[in-house]
Amino acid sequence: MLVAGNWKMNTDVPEGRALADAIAEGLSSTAADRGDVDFLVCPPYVHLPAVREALADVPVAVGAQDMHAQDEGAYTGDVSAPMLSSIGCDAVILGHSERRTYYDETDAEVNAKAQQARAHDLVPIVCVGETLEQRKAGEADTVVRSQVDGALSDVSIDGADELIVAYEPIWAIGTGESAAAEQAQAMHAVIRDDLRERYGGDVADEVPLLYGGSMKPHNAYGLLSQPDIDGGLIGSASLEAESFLGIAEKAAEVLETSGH
Ligand SMILES: O=C[C@H](O)COP(=O)(O)O
Repeated sequence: MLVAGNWKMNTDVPEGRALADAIAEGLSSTAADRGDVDFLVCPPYVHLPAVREALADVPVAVGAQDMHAQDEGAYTGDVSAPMLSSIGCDAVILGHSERRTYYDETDAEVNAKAQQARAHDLVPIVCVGETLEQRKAGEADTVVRSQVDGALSDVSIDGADELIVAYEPIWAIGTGESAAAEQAQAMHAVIRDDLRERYGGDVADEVPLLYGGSMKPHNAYGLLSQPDIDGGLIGSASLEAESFLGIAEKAAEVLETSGH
């Protein structure tokens, strides 16, 4: 079970450091630290060294929110995989719908970045998800499958800990309206099937599939207790230590009660 926070473009560096300190403190003093729940936070680039330092003594991995597909070069404003690796980054979010929407990122670009992430020992967190129009038109499964296929073509992994996929229905992101647990589970099952075809059951069954889209402490238990939902990629609720750790508490409860 993985509880991951995507801070997006929020907090300045001192605020980000304070949030990381609060997460570290909360983890060492509450029952959220129950061993079987893994944690990851993805702050803005400029926060990464400070956040890494703040979380050095607690088991929280650190990821970036995007990266360039090339090692280096004349790409003003971009950040590369070697740069992220050099500061101890563990993972990188790729193909978030906000990047697909605002920067026209394509599946081919997400694919190039995913290959680059693997080449530099970063775990790609590949985001997929349909629009409301696509869902209403009955195209959600096809759209998501094609995003998964496009992003992961020629991306080889040796084990399930080298890839994360996040299903984030666009209509649920930042709207306060999460997908119903069964609706999210149905799509996670589609993604799992796709991964089985690609990587075989032994690996695919263990690849963490995260749900993202208005996950909060009050709806986390229902979502996380679904068999193919292995955690959350949490946006706004990850900006407060209390709600982020509140979701982790629910994840721990699911593990205790259902043996997910
Ligand atoms: O990456 C995270 C998602 O976009 C979810 O954001 P949200 O929890 O604010 O809806």
